[in-house]
Amino acid sequence: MNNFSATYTDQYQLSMAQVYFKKGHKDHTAIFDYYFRKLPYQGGYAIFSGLEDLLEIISKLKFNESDLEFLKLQGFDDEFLKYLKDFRFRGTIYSAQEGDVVFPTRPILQVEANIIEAQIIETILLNLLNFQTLIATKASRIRLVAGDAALLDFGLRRAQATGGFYASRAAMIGGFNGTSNVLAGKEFDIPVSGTMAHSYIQSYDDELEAFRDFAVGRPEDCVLLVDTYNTLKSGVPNAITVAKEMEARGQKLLAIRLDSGDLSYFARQSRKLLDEAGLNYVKIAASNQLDEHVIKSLLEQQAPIDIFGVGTNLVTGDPDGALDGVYKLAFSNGKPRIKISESIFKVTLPHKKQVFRMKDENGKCIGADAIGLSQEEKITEMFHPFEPYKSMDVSKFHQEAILQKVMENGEMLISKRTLKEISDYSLSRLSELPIEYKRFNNPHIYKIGISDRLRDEREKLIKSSKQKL
Ligand SMILES: Nc1ncnc2c1ncn2[C@@H]1O[C@H](COP(=O)(O)OP(=O)(O)OP(=O)(O)O)[C@@H](O)[C@H]1O
Ligand SMILES: O=P(O)(O)OC[C@H]1O[C@H](OP(=O)(O)OP(=O)(O)O)[C@H](O)[C@@H]1O
Ligand SMILES: O=C(O)c1cccnc1
Repeated sequence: MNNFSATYTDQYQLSMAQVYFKKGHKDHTAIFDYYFRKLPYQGGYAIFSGLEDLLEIISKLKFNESDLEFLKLQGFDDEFLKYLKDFRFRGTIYSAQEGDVVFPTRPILQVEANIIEAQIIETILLNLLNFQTLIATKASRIRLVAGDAALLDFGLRRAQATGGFYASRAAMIGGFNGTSNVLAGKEFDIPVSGTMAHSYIQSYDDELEAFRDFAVGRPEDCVLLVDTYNTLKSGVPNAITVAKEMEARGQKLLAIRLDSGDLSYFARQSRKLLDEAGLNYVKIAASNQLDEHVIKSLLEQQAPIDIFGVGTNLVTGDPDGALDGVYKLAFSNGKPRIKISESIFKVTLPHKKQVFRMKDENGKCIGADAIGLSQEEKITEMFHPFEPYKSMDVSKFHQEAILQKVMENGEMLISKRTLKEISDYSLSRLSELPIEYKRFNNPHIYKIGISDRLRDEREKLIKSSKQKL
């Protein structure tokens, strides 16, 4: 799945690249920053996801013959197409670790490459990182409220087309336990599981017979959907009959699934019936338009639900359609670069940079990241990026450098981690974050500051750009 064509880009990248090529700028080194401006879900943090896919994909990115023929039809000239024939990404990338908690307006990843290569990968980088970060953040919010319950991704059918593939991966990074998505399971080594559809039961004249045949077909992980006709009068009693028949064969029914109605009420009543039948090992799964708010509410109602299947609201990142991650030029051809904007909030930060996470003596994150120039080793005072009279003495904190080299000369430097490892890392980073940043209503705003040297460099560039006008 990781063999993408380099045409997975917006045409303007190639139009600009052709100009760079013709004007002899092709060997100019550029540095771009990836960051987002607004946290999704009005939350207090995001979970960075998609890095490994991105690195694998761009390390193999190229234009094949049919791509070049298509680009010729689009008006690109022969000399440039000859250059693209040998195109490979040979740049260097610095990045936060996949699974880390990240915050708005500070670089999460930095690309340093010749300007053509850096430009051509912009679109695929934004496409992969914005989507997976959005979904991993949603999954992490669901994991935060779900406690020890198992979380299954049921979203493929409702995903924005092939987005469902990467959504399943991002869900695992955010703390899900498995997926119904067979392809994602195979490609990303995710535990695959599933139950049965209403259509299966409807296709039989008799619900009990449908359950019996299924239990024979999948005795190891049999989950019976109990709400097709009447949950408490038919579905659960029939499931109990089949569970007893399975016991007689030395097997165990894994769970029943509720998919409609008041899930708390039905879970409680079903639990009672199962327990009275001596089936306290049979778990209860629930699905139906779940999200972090419904699951939180169900658990506050003490609904005895062991497994949540979450589809639509997970894989579409509902209610936020996209993460607004951007890719902005900070340096090129030996000079720092800036983008001026009417809104001070949108003025970019020039130069190659490093991001430092402030930690107390116990290694706990204090709720602040500072951005400095890459050559700064420690920041003594961090300034509010847009309100320079606000500052904070950070000299006493341990400062963790967040951006690490993950690719050099187009080759991945980091070793592949399993999704479980990335997810465990994510959970441990989340546990370092104070609770105020994790609540759903009015979470604390994580502080992002800049060093005095970076602030001065930005001021210098703003002044000189004003003088030119
Ligand atoms: N006890 C509960 N507390 C909070 N939310 C719940 C509870 N039970 C169910 N929900 C949620 O309420 C919504 C109910 O959806 P809806 O009105 O479509 O009901 P339904 O039972 O699915 O209806 P239908 O039978 O037409 O499918 C779902 O998002 C569901 O997850
Ligand atoms: O509600 P979501 O969070 O998106 O979870 C996925 C939903 O998809 C299935 O319903 P569907 O009606 O598509 O098929 P079914 O007939 O098998 O229930 C499943 O039963 C869930 O209700
Ligand atoms: O396995 C399931 O129960 C399942 C899979 C996809 C969507 N809804 C349910």
